[in-house]
Amino acid sequence: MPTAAIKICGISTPIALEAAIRGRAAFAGFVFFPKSPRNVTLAQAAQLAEAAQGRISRVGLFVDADDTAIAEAVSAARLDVLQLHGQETPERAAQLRARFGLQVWKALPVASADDVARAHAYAGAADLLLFDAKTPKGALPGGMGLSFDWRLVAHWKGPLAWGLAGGLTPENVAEAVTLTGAPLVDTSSGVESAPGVKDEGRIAAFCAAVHAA
Ligand SMILES: O=C(O)c1ccccc1NCC(=O)[C@H](O)[C@H](O)COP(=O)(O)O
Repeated sequence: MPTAAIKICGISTPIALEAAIRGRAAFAGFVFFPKSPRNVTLAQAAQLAEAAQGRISRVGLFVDADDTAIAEAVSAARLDVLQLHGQETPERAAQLRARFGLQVWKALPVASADDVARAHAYAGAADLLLFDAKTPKGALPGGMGLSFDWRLVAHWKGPLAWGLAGGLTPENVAEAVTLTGAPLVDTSSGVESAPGVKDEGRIAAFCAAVHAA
């Protein structure tokens, strides 16, 4: 089985970015959502994008954002991928893909098999589905360190590419990859020492665990 690609989400400092690159992560996620403890300003994103250039792909994370906000982030952070983490419909995903000419990833909150079945609606509209844990009402829609029953997506064979997120840590990611065969794994709070504070050592340990799985 090929090694899963790694995305480290919620990067907001050059130190965390360098740790992700050293760990051979393929994707650095920048959160553009003011309610998140990982939110980056356009100026911060521009600085990180400059440092990342040619070394790691940049994913911008949005929650029901409007086109103007997305356009500003695309330009500041030279984004490669738009990750939609709100209530975006397949039509909205397709619209953004056409407008910006970038890959679009849709996060899908999962708590049951019915949630996984919703993935099919995004065929032809998004490029990748990120199965993530459903979070409680009123909480942030991601980055909460919650996981779901991985058996629901084990060896998922669907009409588009997919990745696994939600509560992944250096301690459990090898088991998650082995059980699900996920082609991509995404972590945020699992590699932090406090909400929004990335830990270099935990980023290194997470990446090493994925490469060894
Ligand atoms: O990270 C956030 O603060 C965030 C806020 C709002 C929507 C999504 C958010 N993060 C999404 C991610 O890509 C996370 O990597 C994913 O939900 C997994 O998070 P975690 O369980 O903390 O690893």
